[in-house]
Amino acid sequence: MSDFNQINRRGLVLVGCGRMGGAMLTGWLARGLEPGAVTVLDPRLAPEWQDRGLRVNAALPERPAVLVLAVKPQMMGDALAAMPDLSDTLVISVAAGTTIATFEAAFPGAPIVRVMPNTPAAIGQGISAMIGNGAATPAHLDLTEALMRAVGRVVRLDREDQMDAVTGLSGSGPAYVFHLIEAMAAAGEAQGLPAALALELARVTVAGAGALAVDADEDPAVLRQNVTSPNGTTAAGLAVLMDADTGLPPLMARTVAAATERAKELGRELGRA
Ligand SMILES: NC(=O)c1ccc[n+]([C@@H]2O[C@H](COP(=O)([O-])OP(=O)(O)OC[C@H]3O[C@@H](n4cnc5c(N)ncnc54)[C@H](O)[C@@H]3O)[C@@H](O)[C@H]2O)c1
Ligand code: PRO
Repeated sequence: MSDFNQINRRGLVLVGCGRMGGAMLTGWLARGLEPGAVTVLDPRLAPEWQDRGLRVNAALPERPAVLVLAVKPQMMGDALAAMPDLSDTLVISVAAGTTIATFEAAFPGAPIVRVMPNTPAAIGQGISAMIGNGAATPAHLDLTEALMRAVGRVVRLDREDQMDAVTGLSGSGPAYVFHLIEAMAAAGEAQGLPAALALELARVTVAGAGALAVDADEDPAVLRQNVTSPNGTTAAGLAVLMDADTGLPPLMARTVAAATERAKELGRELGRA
């Protein structure tokens, strides 16, 4: 893939190859990034990444095209302290809460792009939101987008402060959906279904409805109405779920608000560290 030509020439450094770093690396290698062009720095690298032709915990190339930071926000200080001067390298961070200003202090003058992906990236079905700093050119943004497209869709933000709400919605959102599956399965069990059957019904219903919501031309509200017969079973269920005071809307509003607030707090805590 031509997008990766300059990376294959100059190299990519991945700092942190856990769940998210590993998901991205899987996508990049599948899209034509050469293993020998990748330097992975991770003191606890999973065995699956050994013997894959990657440069593991090796010296950094002199002028890598891209540095991707995928350590936990709390480990970012240590990771940044170990980095050499990389002013000519595109720096991409996927860490929650860690602001562009933090990376600008570590890499003065460097192009920096902050990205928030999510875990369906592990199967190429993530969604990433991205925003660059003043030094990030359209070419840097396009290269970041090409890298993140390897693990799903990409949207661009207008302002960095939108990143906190993105983290609260799509970054954390897969966990909300997993819990929806758990809650639906438990509710089916409470109505007399065997546990395994209830879980299978809940899991595939959520997956199928999600796929339909992405593929269909109609809004989710229309898809919902299509399932709902007047005075039928779905209407009876939705009357509970959509209650303005006790239903899902106020609960989801509080859920996303709490996660967004935590993202803001993380930014403040890490900014002070
Ligand atoms: N998992 C998610 O849902 C998700 C979603 C969006 C963004 N993120 C962000 O991705 C980042 C990584 O999260 P994760 O879930 O992959 O965590 P993880 O714990 O699975 O992976 C982090 C990796 O970093 C390594 N590491 C720790 N200190 C290091 C250091 N100093 N140098 C190099 N490597 C080091 C660890 O050994 C580990 O393999 C976080 O900043 C998180 O905010 C995660
Ligand atoms: N997981 C990370 C967290 O829980 C960031 C988004 C999803 O902090």
